[in-house]
Amino acid sequence: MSHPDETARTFAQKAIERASGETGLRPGQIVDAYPDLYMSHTASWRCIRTLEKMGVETLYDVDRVAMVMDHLSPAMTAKTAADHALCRDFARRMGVKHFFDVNAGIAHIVLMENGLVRPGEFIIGTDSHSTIYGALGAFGTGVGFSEITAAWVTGRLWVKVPESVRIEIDGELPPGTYAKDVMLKLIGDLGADGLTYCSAEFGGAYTEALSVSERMTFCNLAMEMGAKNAYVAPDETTLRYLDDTGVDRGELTVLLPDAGAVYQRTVRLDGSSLSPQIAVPHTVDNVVPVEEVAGTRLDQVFIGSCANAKYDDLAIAAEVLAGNRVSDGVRLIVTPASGKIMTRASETGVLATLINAGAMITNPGCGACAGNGGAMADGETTLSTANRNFQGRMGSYESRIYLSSPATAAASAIRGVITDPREVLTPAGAMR
Ligand SMILES: CC(C)[C@@](O)(CC(=O)O)C(=O)O
Ligand code: SF4
Repeated sequence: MSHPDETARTFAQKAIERASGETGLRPGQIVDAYPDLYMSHTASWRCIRTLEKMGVETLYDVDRVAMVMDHLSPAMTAKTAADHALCRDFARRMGVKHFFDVNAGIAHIVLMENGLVRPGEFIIGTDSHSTIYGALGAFGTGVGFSEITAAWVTGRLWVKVPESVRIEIDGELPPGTYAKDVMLKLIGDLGADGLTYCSAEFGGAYTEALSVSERMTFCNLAMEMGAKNAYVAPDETTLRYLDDTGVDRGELTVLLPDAGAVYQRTVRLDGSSLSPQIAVPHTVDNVVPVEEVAGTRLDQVFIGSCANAKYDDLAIAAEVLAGNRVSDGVRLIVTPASGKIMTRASETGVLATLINAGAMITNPGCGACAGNGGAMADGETTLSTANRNFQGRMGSYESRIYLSSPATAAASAIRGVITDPREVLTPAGAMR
C-alpha cells in the first residue's frame, strides 16, 4: 500500500499557506490569513457604520479594499440612495481606489474584468458567490460584513483549511448543453450540502477546454453545493484573459495542486450524454432534465446574474433569439453582468438582436436576481439564468423560479414555455 506523499498539497493548502505564511497545513487547521483583497458590495454601509461605532478611522491597507455598488443599483429608494452616498463619501475620504459605482455591474465580474483577481491570491467578499474567483485560480470565499470590517482594520482573518474534492468532468457535451447544465446536474446529484466547506477543484478534459466565462459559471455555482472555494487550474486560457485586463504575467503567483495531493474524494461526470438541466422550485438541488418540465408555462424569463450574464452568455441567448420573437405575454428581461459587457454587446450587435426579439435590457448589476426590479406577482412563473430559486427571492412568495442555461432561457422565451433549446435551431444552423 503506497502512503500518500505528506508534502504533496492541494490548491487550498497552498493558497492558505501563502496567505498565512504557515507551512505544512492540513485540512481542519485554523490559521490567521492575510487576504489580498476584501470585496464588499452595496451593503458596505454596514461595515462603515461598524467602524464609526468603533471610532476607527484608519485601514490596514486601503488598496486591498474593493467596494462595488451592485445589488440595489441604481437606488430604488431613498434608504438605498443614502447607503450608496455613505459608501461614496467613505471611499472618497479613505482614498479607496477600487470603488465602483452603480454603473459598473456585479462585483464579482467587475473585479475580474478589472484585473483585481489574480491566480494564487486569497480574496474574501461579502457575497457567497465569491467562490467565482477560482475561475482565475484564486482562493475566493464569501464572508460576513463583520469579517470584512475586521480585515479592513487588521488586515487578517482566520480561516480553517478545507478538505479538497476533485471534480473531473469529461466527455464532449451534446449541442445545446453548457457549463450551467453540468453544474445543475452536479448540484442535483451531490445536493446543496454536497461540498460543504470543501475546496472544489475542477479538472478533466472538458474543464480544461472551457472558456474563462464558463469556468466562472463552474466556480460560481460550486457555492450552491456549499463549497468554501472553487478552482480551475490557471493555464494559457486564464493568462490570455488576464492579459486583456492589463495584468502583468510577471507579477503572478500561479498555484497548482501537487500530483499525489490527498483529496477527500473524487467526483467524476461524463457530459457526453447530458441533456439541458432545470432546477425546479424551490431549491437549487431540485434538478431534472429539461424534458421533464418542458411545456411549463412562463410569465417571465430573466437572463442575468453573476452566474450567466457574461458576454458569452448574452451572445448564446442572442444566437437562439436571432430572427425570432419573444412569445406574447412573456416578459424577457436581460441584465448584463457589467457595463463593459453591455458596451461590448452593444458594439457587436448582440444587444440589438435581443431588443429586436422583444427583450427588455436593464442597467448592468444584480437586478432581478436580487429582487431589484422585475418582481414576480402571485402565481407567476419565471425561468432564470441565475444560481438561486429560493421561494420569494424574485418578488411574490407565491411565485415560482426555475433555473437554466441562457440557451434554454432564450428558447423558452420564444415558445412561452420551458423549452429544450435543441428544438430551436438558429438560422446559422444547429446550436453549439
Ligand atoms: C444579497 C443576496 C441577494 C446574495 O447576493 C447574497 C449572497 O449570495 O451572499 C444572493 O445572491 O443570495
Ligand atoms: S447571485 Fe445574484 S444577487 Fe447574488 S451576487 Fe450574483 S447577481 Fe448579485
